[in-house]
Amino acid sequence: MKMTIKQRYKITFRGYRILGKYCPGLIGFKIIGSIIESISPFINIWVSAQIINVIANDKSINKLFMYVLLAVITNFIFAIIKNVVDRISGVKEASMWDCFSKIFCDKQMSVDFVDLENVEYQHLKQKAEENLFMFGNGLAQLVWDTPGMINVIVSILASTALSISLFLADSSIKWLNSPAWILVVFLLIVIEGYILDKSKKKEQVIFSKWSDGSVWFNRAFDFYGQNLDLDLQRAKDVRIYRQDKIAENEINKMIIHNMREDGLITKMSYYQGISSFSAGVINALCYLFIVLKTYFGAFPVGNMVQYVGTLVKMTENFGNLTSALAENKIYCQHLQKLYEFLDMSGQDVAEHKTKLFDSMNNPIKKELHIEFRNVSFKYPGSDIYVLKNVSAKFDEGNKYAIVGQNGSGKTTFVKLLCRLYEPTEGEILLNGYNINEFDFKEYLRYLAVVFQDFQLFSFGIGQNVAAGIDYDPEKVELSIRKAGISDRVKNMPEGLETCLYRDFSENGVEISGGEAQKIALARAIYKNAPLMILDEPTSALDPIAEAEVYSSFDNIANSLITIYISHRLSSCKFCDVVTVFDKGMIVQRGAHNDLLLDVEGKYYELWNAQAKYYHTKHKKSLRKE
Ligand SMILES: Nc1ncnc2c1ncn2[C@@H]1O[C@H](COP(=O)(O)OP(=O)(O)OP(=O)(O)O)[C@@H](O)[C@H]1O
Repeated sequence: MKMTIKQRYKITFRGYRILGKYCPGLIGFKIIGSIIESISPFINIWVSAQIINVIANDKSINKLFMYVLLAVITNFIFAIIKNVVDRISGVKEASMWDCFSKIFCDKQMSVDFVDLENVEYQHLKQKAEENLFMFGNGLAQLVWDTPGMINVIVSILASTALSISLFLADSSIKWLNSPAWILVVFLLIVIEGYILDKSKKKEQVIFSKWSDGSVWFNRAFDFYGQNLDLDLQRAKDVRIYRQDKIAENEINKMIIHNMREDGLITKMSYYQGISSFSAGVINALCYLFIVLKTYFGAFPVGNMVQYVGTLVKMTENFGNLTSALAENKIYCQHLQKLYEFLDMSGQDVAEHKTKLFDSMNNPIKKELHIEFRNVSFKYPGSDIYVLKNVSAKFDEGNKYAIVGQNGSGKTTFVKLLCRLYEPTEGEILLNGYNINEFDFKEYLRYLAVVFQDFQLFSFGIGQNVAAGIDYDPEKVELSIRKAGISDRVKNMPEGLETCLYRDFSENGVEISGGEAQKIALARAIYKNAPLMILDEPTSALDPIAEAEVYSSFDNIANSLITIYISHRLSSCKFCDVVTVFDKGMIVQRGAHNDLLLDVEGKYYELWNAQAKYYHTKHKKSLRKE
């Protein structure tokens, strides 16, 4: 893709702004270090030339001493500054990757949930992460290449200043004094730059081909080479079902793929060789010109040292300029890919959503009501309605159960209520206001949710329950007691500070599925939100723990409205209203006992199916006795 200089300028400076935000000071110190590093060789070249001239011509010991002192002092000062600056930028660079991770974390949290499942989003994210973290492309290149660019600019300016007198000084040979030599030398430098640029372009094409091919490779490697083998969550299934065979097959395919890719890397080295050769030839020609001018008396021999040094630097840096510009082109393309990812979807959920109501003008002053009004929903990229014309009201002070067969739309209903997706048709109202009109963060304060596939994190128990860095220990203890897990937590080595799982702490504890579910329940209790949604909150609990949860449910949930999803219909009896879903529609609604009266109804069918099972089991066990 062709990019204008203006676009490259904009892309590069956006990169600097991002670095300024996430890695403050890093670029500044890199630039200072680079300026010092670029200037000092020129000072040495100039001082050396002066010293040689003093020795060869006027032989003044004072002058000699002065130049030597100047060289020593400037080198000493520059070395100290460079050392300090390098140390600081080294420390900053070491934490650069963590800062980059933060960019992705911020994006992941700001993007709409619906986009997380979007294939294009996932692809862009994968590509952007790989480019940055595996190849160091884009932002990392910007960090690494900025000193080079500064070095090129400073060196070209300095070498122009030091070499201008080479063309002005006259030798005894006329044709050597022609101003045309400025043009010749300049042309040689341009030719070298051209060859370098062309080779870089070829390299770039090969690199893009290699990098495109490696997206799939890296993704597959990540899964088969790392996750499948090492992920403890999967380890049981991998062993029992011998999924390592599939992994082995895929890894073999990847090895073949990788060998093919090796050829491309060799091709890249070939182009690097061409550019090094051309630089060698051009340097030799410049040497010849300077030696001839010195030999025919244009200037003292000390100046020859200066011109040789500066012209070599000039050609080198013109070469570097084209390669720095070529590099800039490459990392601008990578940066653009990063920006495509960063600019995808809303920059900030809270910003993106309409926000008529925030904490200042919150309209929920009185009783809480929630209403689904003619809500229909299709998942993005799907043509199938998983919810069809769903209408239901939920009033303060009541407990609601939602039941239905697998795939009938219960969890989808919860996801819509949590604003993870927006209804395709219809609306969801909170006290008469569309929930989308609330500031997202403000809206989240109303909800405490335990998802069917809840996740806990490898932090301390206290932080897990409070879902925050700081927590109120008493409130956490009360929550875990209500959730029936306090005895287990008391026995943990560091109490509430005990880390869950062993990812980050050797003293971390592994907990059972049921214990994890209780901690997830405690997290919802701790939040103390007006609306509590529990999606299969007791599916992993033993019968006694489950009975405890139900018997003390009023005590557990302080919420104004509780919505509770379960497949165990006997556990719905304590709810005031049961809503029955079937194939994405609400087919029945009412109190448990009333619903059972309708023998043709779905609820009766579901209830009977479970009751019959228990009944038969019970009879069989009695018979055995
Ligand atoms: N992210 C998704 N993308 C596309 N379709 C989805 C997605 N999540 C769920 N579905 C589909 O939506 C339908 C309803 O799923 P949902 O999880 O809401 O059902 P459920 O009643 O909660 O089921 P269960 O009792 O098994 O938990 C299912 O057919 C499912 O395949």
